[in-house]
Amino acid sequence: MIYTVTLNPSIDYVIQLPNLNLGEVNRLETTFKFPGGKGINVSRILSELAYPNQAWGFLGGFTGEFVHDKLRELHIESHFTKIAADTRINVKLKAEQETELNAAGPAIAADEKQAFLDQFDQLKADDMVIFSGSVPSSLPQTFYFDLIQKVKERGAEYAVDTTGEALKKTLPTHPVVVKPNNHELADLFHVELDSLEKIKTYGQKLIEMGAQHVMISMAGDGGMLVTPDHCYRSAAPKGTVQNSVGAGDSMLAGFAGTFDATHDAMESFRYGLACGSATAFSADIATKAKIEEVLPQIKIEEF
Ligand SMILES: Nc1ncnc2c1ncn2[C@@H]1O[C@H](COP(=O)(O)OP(=O)(O)OP(=O)(O)O)[C@@H](O)[C@H]1O
Ligand SMILES: O=P(O)(O)OC[C@@]1(O)O[C@H](CO)[C@@H](O)[C@@H]1O
Repeated sequence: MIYTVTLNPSIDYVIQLPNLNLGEVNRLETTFKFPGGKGINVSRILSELAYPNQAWGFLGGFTGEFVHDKLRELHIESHFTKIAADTRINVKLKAEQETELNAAGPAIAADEKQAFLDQFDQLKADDMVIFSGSVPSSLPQTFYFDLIQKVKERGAEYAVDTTGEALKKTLPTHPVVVKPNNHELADLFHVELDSLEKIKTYGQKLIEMGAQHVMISMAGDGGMLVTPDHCYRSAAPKGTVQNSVGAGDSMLAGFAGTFDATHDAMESFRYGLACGSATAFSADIATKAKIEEVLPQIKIEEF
């Protein structure tokens, strides 16, 4: 079984308007509300691809109810720890440019945190846990590290999609895959990554620091997979981009689901790329049909 962990889920409130006029009343043409948070997006793709999975994390208040109900409508199995505070609302503004306003997240009480930690005792050695997204500000930023110790005690595998120091701290624990985007990779080392060669070099540094696979997403420029022995590279397929929110989560889901089933890194990368682009070419998270449409266009080469 694959478990996705979203410590900080959200309602993604998507606003579309041709131009944003700051300091004025802007009338909105189109709005959408989606259940959001990186692990939840991963679960949505895993479910599309029929990989058994369960979504974990914290949900609370009227916003938490919304996310819970939407996941039920989407037939996504979930077991969230109920909290007293409201789950956050993240605003995704699509005007001349895409702007994201992500809230810090609700307060998590000590007993809520403990109830969540206790859930990890049920993990088995053949499980995989996918940790994705930010840590709510009321929890220690080392929280993923604490959770990883619990996963390791149970002998299960895990993937990590987070940034900065939280990501660095998890590397020596040997996550099966980490998925920074090229900007996050550059920020991690305080460098500018203006060539594929440099991206490969810094991907290899994450391998040296302990990751088993490093999948670097590069939006419209495709992606790269670095392993201890290989580096694979693919350009992105062409298509009409509708939405880049969740493309990275979709990519991680495609990789992790396939890897859990096959342990074939290159095939997992192929599915990851297809899922990422399929979401970029959809208004919401991609459907199985869209992923299958994109898959034949993915061309991977050794780099
Ligand atoms: N404009 C695009 N055209 C084609 N493919 C895309 C496009 N944007 C994203 N993708 C695919 O999806 C993958 C993940 O996208 P991206 O690099 O934007 O992830 P991210 O920064 O983690 O995004 P997010 O945090 O919004 O999920 C890319 O590596 C690429 O394969
Ligand atoms: O604030 P975080 O946890 O880093 O990211 C949260 C988020 O931006 O990530 C998803 C897209 O990847 C959205 O559904 C959600 O709003």
